[in-house]
Amino acid sequence: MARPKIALIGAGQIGGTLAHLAAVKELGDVVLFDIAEGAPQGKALDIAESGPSGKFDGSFKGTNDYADIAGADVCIVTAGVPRKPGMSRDDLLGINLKVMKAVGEGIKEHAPDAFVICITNPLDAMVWALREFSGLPHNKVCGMAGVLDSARFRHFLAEEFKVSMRDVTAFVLGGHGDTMVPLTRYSTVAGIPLPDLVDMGWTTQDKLDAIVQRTRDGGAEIVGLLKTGSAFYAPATSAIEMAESFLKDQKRVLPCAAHVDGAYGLDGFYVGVPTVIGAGGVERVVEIKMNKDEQAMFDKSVDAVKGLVSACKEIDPSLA
Ligand SMILES: NC(=O)c1ccc[n+]([C@@H]2O[C@H](COP(=O)([O-])OP(=O)(O)OC[C@H]3O[C@@H](n4cnc5c(N)ncnc54)[C@H](O)[C@@H]3O)[C@@H](O)[C@H]2O)c1
Ligand SMILES: O=C(O)C[C@H](O)C(=O)O
Repeated sequence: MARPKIALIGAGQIGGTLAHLAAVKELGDVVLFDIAEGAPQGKALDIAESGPSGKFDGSFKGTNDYADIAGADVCIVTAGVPRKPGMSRDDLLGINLKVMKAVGEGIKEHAPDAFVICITNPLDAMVWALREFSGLPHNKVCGMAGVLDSARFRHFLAEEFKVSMRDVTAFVLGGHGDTMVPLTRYSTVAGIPLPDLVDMGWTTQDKLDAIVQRTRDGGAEIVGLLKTGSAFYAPATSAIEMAESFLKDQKRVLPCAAHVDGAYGLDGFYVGVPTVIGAGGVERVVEIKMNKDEQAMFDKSVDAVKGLVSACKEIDPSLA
């Protein structure tokens, strides 16, 4: 049976890391596309040359021609610009919207059957725009953010509790911005919800609140340290988790920016929610019960994303 084809649109920091992870995990043949000449070709060749020592096989091609993504099973989109210290993700909207138009049209023409995972920021508005420009079915286009934000939350919690990260679960929902919603009641250590762990004396409410805020600021913390770009190891690992669930029909329950139509009182809108990802793409949106405070935080986050989508429509009237 032929190996799956994985097209990576954008061969920068995340694109290169995605290619390496896909190679090491032998998820399929990789095509790295970028408008920059030489970068995708150089990274693809470098990864191919690591195969003998890394003990993996596969085909790795770098390209500046969309025709090379033809027939891709998965497209992961990182094309665009990352933020610098002092900027918010939302400051990238105008420049990255133009990139989404070019990428959406490229995918529409050459890989219309692919499962598309958008990573470019500001994430929720960009995945919405990418879906509009590509015209692909909504269940085949989603965004990566919740897996990353939840992984950050899990890491901070594991450090606080001095337990394995594997035994910590977490759900961070809403938009991938300052208003994201880390849900403490739905986050656990070995099945024990965080509020119970506070009652058990494992931590204090103040410490938990600080961890929630550090999670919300997780992207900015890395930007402040790197100074020249944003996080790429954890974002790439998160998107690969989603791609693997699709390619292997694992039906993982993962938070991602999905098209929500009916659930959560939303009427056809992209925002971070728990989903089931399998061979059908986003196969299900999982609607969890929220209490009044959680709902208020989620609504605020949805409103922030709505503002960004309106800004996209103003910049590009073809989206209105
Ligand atoms: N969703 C998330 O959780 C998350 C996490 C980290 C980063 N990001 C976002 O991902 C994006 C990429 O981050 P990065 O660190 O890989 O940036 P990067 O600058 O290293 O790479 C971006 C690449 O996109 C390419 N590019 C620009 N315009 C293009 C076009 N029209 N077509 C194809 N390629 C094009 C550039 O040449 C560059 O190689 C940024 O917008 C960043 O904010 C999102
Ligand atoms: O923070 C950023 O700008 C990149 C990304 O959204 C992240 O959360 O790491």
